[in-house]
Amino acid sequence: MSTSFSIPDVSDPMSRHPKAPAPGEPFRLHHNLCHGCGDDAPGGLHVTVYAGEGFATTAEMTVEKWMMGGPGVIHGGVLTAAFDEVLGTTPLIIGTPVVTGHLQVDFRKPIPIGTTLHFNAEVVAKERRKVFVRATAHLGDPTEIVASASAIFIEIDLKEHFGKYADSASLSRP
Ligand SMILES: CCCCCCCCCCCC(=O)SCCNC(=O)CCNC(=O)[C@H](O)C(C)(C)COP(=O)(O)OP(=O)(O)OC[C@H]1O[C@@H](n2cnc3c(N)ncnc32)[C@H](O)[C@@H]1OP(=O)(O)O
Repeated sequence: MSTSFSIPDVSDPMSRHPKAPAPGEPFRLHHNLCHGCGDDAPGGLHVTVYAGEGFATTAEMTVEKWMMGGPGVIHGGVLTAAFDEVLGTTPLIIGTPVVTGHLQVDFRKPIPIGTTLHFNAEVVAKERRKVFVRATAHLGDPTEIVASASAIFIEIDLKEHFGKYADSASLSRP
């Protein structure tokens, strides 16, 4: 399948989930070994995503030395994984668990090791099971965007989708 990020003209109705964290509060970890947010993930990104107003979220990630690609700057794949985590958590604000279908990233400026990346994300539309999410990243000045991303996530039934993979052994500490 070949896909592009094309927002539908008319979105299905969306509302903030009553159990979504209040603005400024963090989302719970997906699970302890999640590469994006898990506390026990070996080489994990340790991204924390916070609920914002409406359908928006914010997030932060420290750009550590092991994330290096080009000398002194973040690897593009690491940045893409961070966007995947931020964008993929954001639909929980409307109570929709998802997996990534399509993700595109624009790398606008080098991102130095040792900085803190700040993300702003938002669910922009929903069409049946497809959730359209956009995000930008900056280094402290929101007017200086260093990267941006757009993604189509697909709503899933968590048990049905992960049931055959996630046993207690796969989620125990390595
Ligand atoms: C403990 C808490 C854990 C919570 C876990 C949450 C973690 C979030 C953060 C990390 C996110 C990830 O990395 S997730 C990992 C990376 N992603 C994956 O592994 C997904 C692998 N792909 C799949 O499993 C499958 O292809 C699915 C589930 C995405 C879709 O399969 P399906 O369920 O059979 O659905 P299907 O009928 O094909 O499609 C439904 C609708 O979606 C559209 N669609 C399907 N695939 C795509 C696609 N790639 N790009 C665009 N659109 C697509 C179809 O056109 C259709 O639209 P229409 O006909 O209605 O118009």
